[in-house]
Amino acid sequence: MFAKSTWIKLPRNVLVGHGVLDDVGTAVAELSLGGTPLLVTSPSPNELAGDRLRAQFDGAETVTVDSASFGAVAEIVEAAEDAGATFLVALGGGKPIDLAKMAADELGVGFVSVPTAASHDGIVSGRSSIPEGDTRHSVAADPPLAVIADTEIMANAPWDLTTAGCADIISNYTAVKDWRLARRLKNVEYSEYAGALSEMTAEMLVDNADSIKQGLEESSWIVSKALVSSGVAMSIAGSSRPASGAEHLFSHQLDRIAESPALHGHQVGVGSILTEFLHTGENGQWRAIRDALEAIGAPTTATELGIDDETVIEALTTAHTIRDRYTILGDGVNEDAAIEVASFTGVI
Ligand SMILES: NC(=O)C1=CN([C@@H]2O[C@H](COP(=O)(O)OP(=O)(O)OC[C@H]3O[C@@H](n4cnc5c(N)ncnc54)[C@H](OP(=O)(O)O)[C@@H]3O)[C@@H](O)[C@H]2O)C=CC1
Ligand SMILES: O=C(CO)COP(=O)(O)O
Ligand SMILES: [Zn+2]
Repeated sequence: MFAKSTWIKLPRNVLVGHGVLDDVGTAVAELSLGGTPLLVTSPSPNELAGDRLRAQFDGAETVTVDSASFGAVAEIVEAAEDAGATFLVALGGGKPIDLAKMAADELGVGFVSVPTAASHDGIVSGRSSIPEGDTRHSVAADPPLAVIADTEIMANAPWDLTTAGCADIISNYTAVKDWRLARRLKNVEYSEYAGALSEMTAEMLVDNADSIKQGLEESSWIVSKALVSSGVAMSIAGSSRPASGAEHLFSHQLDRIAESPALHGHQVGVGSILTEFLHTGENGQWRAIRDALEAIGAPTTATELGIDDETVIEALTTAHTIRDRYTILGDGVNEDAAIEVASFTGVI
């Protein structure tokens, strides 16, 4: 008997465009959530756009978070309970969005994502990533009920955040390769649809690389659409597999061991150069990945990440240990092999 079933949770309203920050109230009213939200933001986004958001939600209270931690999640949960909030609206980069996502999950209420930076696909996904001590918890939560991405605001965010978002999308190429490998070797469940959507998203971004330029609002439009599409691929898969493979393990490990980690997207981009080399060898596609990253101005070397060579090698040789996710790293890359791949690709 065929007894397979699947449950795909997706955002219901997605608005991307110039000035759509002023449409958050309308988009939320359309969801018939009722009651008043708690607004969750961080200092710069609050300064930039907090008042415009508050003007659309009479009587809504605001929590401003400084850093991502489980303590901050608890603070949001408490504030929402005290205020009797019926849903959360997160305004900002990945930090307030992830915290609100996790708090909404704990409260059993919905949340709305209003990203002010196109820094990674967590701004639209159903995954939350919270650092704790020297480790990082990547947990499943519901995706946002709505995503309202104002390209005017995003275009004025620090440019590095946009190139990081692009690199996070480019890394989908190697993530899907790892997923297929895990299907072949470990019989991991694989979705053709999610894999194809994830690859197509990366393809479209690379094809539009010429239009991704600082000061060009169209860049935020292209990147936001790609981030939404990548988030949808993860929702279809019911896991982050379509957008997170060995290059993400490498980045998560850098977050743990580097003195001063770089942006998530920048680290996974460099990780993708390395893991593409591991997948397809010296004449494989790693140059295409590197060139795509270079074209949008994302880092392609350890120096550009601001991380020393030894730390890159340590991250590459230990990344396989941090999560039960089979990838091209297998049971570990030894130090000589890691130095070879990182040197050949010019990462170190
Ligand atoms: N769920 C997932 O799949 C993933 C989640 N993450 C999580 O996301 C976070 C990192 O995301 P990121 O977006 O870089 O983090 P932040 O939200 O910290 O944003 C990065 C910086 O940009 C500032 N900022 C945001 N928007 C604007 C703007 N429009 N103009 C000026 N400054 C702005 C922030 O200000 P301020 O300092 O005032 O906040 C912050 O200093 C981490 O907490 C990480 O754990 C990372 C990857 C994947
Ligand atoms: O960053 C992500 C996808 O781009 C999420 O991946 P993780 O599940 O590895 O946190
Ligand atoms: Zn990512």
